[in-house]
Amino acid sequence: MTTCIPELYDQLEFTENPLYERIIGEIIDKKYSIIDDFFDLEEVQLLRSSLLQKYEEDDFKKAAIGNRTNEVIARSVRGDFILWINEANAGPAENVFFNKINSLVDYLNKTCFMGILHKEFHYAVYPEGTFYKRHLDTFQNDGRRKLSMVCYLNHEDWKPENGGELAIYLNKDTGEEQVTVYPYPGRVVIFESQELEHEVKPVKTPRLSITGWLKTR
Ligand SMILES: O=C(O)CCC(=O)C(=O)O
Ligand SMILES: [Fe+2]
Repeated sequence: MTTCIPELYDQLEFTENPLYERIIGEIIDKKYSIIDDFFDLEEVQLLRSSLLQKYEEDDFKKAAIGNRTNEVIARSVRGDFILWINEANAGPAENVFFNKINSLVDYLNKTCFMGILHKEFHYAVYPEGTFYKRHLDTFQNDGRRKLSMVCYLNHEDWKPENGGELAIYLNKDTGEEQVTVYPYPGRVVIFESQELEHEVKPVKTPRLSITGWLKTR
């Protein structure tokens, strides 16, 4: 990730945002950041209702991996259903979502010169018994993906026993370390797409989220 140049703050109309600063610092230090309550409960409920409505309307598609692989292989790698979200014709819930994301993206661009020009997000539902095997998000031949973001929309009483935790693998010099991220509602995890392999462990209770990527040109 590009280094930040705080001296230039003065030259840009700029107010420092402690939360965003923490996120940037963590991504620079450890390549990932976990933010609890990035979305408040009301926002989570709004997004979850919108997701469920679209899911019931059957708009979701079985997620594919890489270039058209056959169904059976695809299902042995990932079992989620996804629906891409188009910002241009977003509904009220998705507007709330993109307002928050855009505020962070603007800040990243102003402070870190990350040059995020594109973003893509999809809703995801992992039904019971599904998972997403260990992977790197750039395996889809998209080197423009710089930061991966996952926003969890599960119910307030989500418990670790429900499964579906995200495991992020860190290659420390001393050997591999694993970070476990439970998909609590309102929590967002951001990590370097080209650097960190990760995996969604088998889900025991349907698991809801929005996943996306911040991309350079
Ligand atoms: O849902 C998650 O926690 C991660 C999803 C993921 O790795 C992906 O969609 O590429
Ligand atoms: Fe991923």
